[in-house]
Amino acid sequence: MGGGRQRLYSVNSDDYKLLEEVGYGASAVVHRAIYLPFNQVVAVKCLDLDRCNVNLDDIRREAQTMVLIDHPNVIKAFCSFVVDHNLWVVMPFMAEGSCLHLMKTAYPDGFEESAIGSILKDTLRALEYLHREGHIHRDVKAGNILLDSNGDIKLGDFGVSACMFDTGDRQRSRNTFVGTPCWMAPEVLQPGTGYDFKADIWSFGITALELAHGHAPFSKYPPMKVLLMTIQNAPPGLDYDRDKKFSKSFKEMVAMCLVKDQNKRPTAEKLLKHSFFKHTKPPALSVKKLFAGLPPLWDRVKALQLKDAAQLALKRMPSSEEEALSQTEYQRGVSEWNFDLEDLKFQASLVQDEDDIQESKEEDETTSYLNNIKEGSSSRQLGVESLSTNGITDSEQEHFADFPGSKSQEKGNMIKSDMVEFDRQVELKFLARRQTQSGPMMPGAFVSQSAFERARNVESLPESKQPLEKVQQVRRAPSFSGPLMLPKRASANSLSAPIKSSGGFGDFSEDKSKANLVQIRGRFSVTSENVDLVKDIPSGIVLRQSSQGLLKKSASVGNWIHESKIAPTAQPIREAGDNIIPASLLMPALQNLLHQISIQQDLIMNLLSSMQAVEVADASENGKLPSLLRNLENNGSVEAPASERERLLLIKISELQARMANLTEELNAERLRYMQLQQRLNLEAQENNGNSREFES
Ligand SMILES: Nc1ncnc2c1ncn2[C@@H]1O[C@H](COP(=O)(O)OP(=O)(O)OP(=O)(O)O)[C@@H](O)[C@H]1O
Repeated sequence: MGGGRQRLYSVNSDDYKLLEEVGYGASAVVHRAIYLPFNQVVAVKCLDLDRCNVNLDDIRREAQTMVLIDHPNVIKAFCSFVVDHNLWVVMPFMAEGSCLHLMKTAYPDGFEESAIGSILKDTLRALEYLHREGHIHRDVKAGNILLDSNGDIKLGDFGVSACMFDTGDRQRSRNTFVGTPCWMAPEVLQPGTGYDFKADIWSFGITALELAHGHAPFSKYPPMKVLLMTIQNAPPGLDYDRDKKFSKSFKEMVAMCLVKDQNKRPTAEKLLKHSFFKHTKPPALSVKKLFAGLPPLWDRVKALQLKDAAQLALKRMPSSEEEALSQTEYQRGVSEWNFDLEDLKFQASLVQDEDDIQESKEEDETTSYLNNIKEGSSSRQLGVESLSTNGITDSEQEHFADFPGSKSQEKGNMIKSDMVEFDRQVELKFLARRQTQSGPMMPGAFVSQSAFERARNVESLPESKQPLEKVQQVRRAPSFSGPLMLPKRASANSLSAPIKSSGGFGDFSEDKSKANLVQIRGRFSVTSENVDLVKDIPSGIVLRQSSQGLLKKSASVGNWIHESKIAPTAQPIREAGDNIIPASLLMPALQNLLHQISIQQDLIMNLLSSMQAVEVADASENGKLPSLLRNLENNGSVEAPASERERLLLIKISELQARMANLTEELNAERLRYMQLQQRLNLEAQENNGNSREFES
């Protein structure tokens, strides 16, 4: 197919007969075509220049780069030329299309390891060549790894590649967000610092996971969330049960690529020497068999298009055309961050709405970071040089990942005052935007949320999103007593953050994050207002043991019981037993007692449900079943918990359940006592009345 290397191809479109569509991207459609003078099958990529955000010079340069390519594992361009508003790039036709298409058609859960090994090895060879030649590919993903019918593997799509040796404007493009969100390296998302060819190694690692699972990590999330998760989360890997089938050397190789510190990532050259690639089979043996029996590429592509269209129709999109575009783009991966700035902001705010309501704003480095991005994304292509002068360093980035499972436990206060101020302003702007609800919800070329998600998010806005000031007030509520420890969560995703416990609440999980805890000191008095407030607090809330509680506490109430308000009424209860206090004084005290007990009950219920929410969030993020909830629902028929954390949660929940049962018992006992006292008081009152009448008479 690629035998035209020495030949000259004409730049006259009439010499090409476009046949079936065999692929489509964010800005291009690829056709199988015949180059008439040679009667040769080629591929013609028709790039819609109106839909590209890059300037013509850049495109021309990319096309020239492709023409100069000379490596068996990199797609070269035979020639390129402009036809109307399109740039045509003529390339060798890769008859089996991309790995992504193949997975979508026949391997939704990914390929077997031997095929993955061959595909990755040739891709790595391509990267090694490109890096040696001074290029960063910047869009390594399964959708850009092309397969030929003999099993040949080539890395394609230079639509966004950058030249490492370029200077000036071109060099600046390396400080620009380019790539596909799920595959983008953390440093590419990090303001100010720029990146180098190691970004391709990260994308390569993500591609390995994509080939192993059938999709890239975080691919179900909207781009803004992907961005945050890439920065905050521990790097993804082959760590789940479903990955048991993969070899240790494969897992190790992937882990080497997905290191957040780009300096610690190996070069392509070094990676090629990894043991995983030592015994890979030739693609003709491991890859060719993957397409045995499949219909021709164009039929598969058509079927996929129909499937996408059917799915979209089912979802009943409000604006089907726009949605069709965005959904398809998101599912298959998009090469340029060309979405609307306002959408980006809005999506970012939604991400927080959903998951981070409990975050302590002033401690929230994520939001500051996010707002750096918001600030910088004033150009369509999110030039990082304009993002912020407050570049986030590697160590700070590692700090983001500071939650269980994270490789770094580095601590530090990274919030800078100007960022906080900016944070606030952006937040207020968002709130204003939300209130006015002006403009379309998700316009622009790139919208990743489904209509359902949108509706849900929009519906949840008024309740879920508290104004910043209110949240801050809540966090600083002076009525809390004792060290009230809120986990300083980096984000939605860190719902699994360790929960610092104190007092009678017991140790909840391993304490890895002392510096991540906010301590709020002051007196703790439960009022109905506080109960509402407690609802806002994540499951990590720990109420301090009352050291001088005047109310006699039982073990079950123990550390939960609080002081105020009860104090003046507690003494009379005891005295009432000695028939000293009149009923009129005793009644309010008893009523108060009842009220307090039911508040405590509510409190426990709130904590239970927030713990359950944590479990659900964790489960959905980890792709695991929410077994904790399942166990609870099964009324104690507990299956073996999947992790230490889950085991601890189960123990904690059973403890809470036991406490609640005790509390309920106690409440009933108090009720009984109250009624007995009431009867006694009534009797005494009657006796007193009788006595006084006798006395009077
Ligand atoms: N030479 C080729 N032979 C056969 N199919 C091809 C060829 N080049 C591209 N394709 C198919 O077309 C699809 C889109 O091509 P390409 O990735 O170049 O477009 P794009 O607009 O740059 O996409 P994106 O920007 O989303 O990566 C590929 O995923 C692949 O399936």
